[in-house]
Amino acid sequence: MRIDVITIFPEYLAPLELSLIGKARRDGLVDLRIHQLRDFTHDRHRTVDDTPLGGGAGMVMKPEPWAEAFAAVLADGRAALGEDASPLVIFPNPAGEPFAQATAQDWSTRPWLVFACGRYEGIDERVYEHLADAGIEVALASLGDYVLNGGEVAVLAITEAVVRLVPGVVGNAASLVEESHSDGLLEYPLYTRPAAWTGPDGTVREVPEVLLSGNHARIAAWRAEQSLARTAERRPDLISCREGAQQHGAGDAP
Ligand SMILES: OB(O)c1ccc2cc[nH]c2c1
Repeated sequence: MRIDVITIFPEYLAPLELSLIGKARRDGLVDLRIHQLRDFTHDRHRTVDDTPLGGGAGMVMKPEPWAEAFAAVLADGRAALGEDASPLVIFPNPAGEPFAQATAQDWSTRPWLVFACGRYEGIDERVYEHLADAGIEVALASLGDYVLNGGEVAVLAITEAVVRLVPGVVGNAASLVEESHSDGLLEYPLYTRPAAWTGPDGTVREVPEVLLSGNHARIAAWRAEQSLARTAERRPDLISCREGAQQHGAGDAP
């Protein structure tokens, strides 16, 4: 998988050199490249923004640097992946589609992702139009109903959620199967040794007996029950989504 990130704050993406994502890059599972948007300007101040036409607070990102940056990134990517290669261009944006595990699953199968990090009040609308008119697939993604100061933090989160699903990145692929949201539900409660823990306050807390039974069928049933109960309590919306999908045969032909 190739990932390009266009930003005015490359240093914000430094955490992508660490841990599993960093190892995936070193192992050649992910080719991740960061591009400084200001490198695609031509004035002394390397200007990427201007005042909003029609008035209003703040500044808007100019279309010219973005168009030049996309042209360079697309050319570089096609030189590496083939002239027919075409990326999914993702704009983190509070007005975007909610990013969810199903989205991460989908995007983890794509050969090429390009992230465009907005700043200020946002990016000139004509940049989105320019990409769409060029036949480039564009997605606007939101982490949730709150606003950050730019797209970089969202790119860190989305990249981690996506890249960890790329085969070979996580050592034990089985650990991806029973985690929250992998089956549309929240994960069951986890326990490890000691089976009886005496806390700092002197309270002894024991692990549920079923987990020490060695009866794998009972353990699986308990975990399924706990997962459903925890989801119903904390995220009832996920239950109704799941029931809707099951009623309509999720995955069947439309
Ligand atoms: O909350 B966000 O994901 C986000 C994304 C991009 C921009 C650009 C300016 N503010 C932003 C916020």
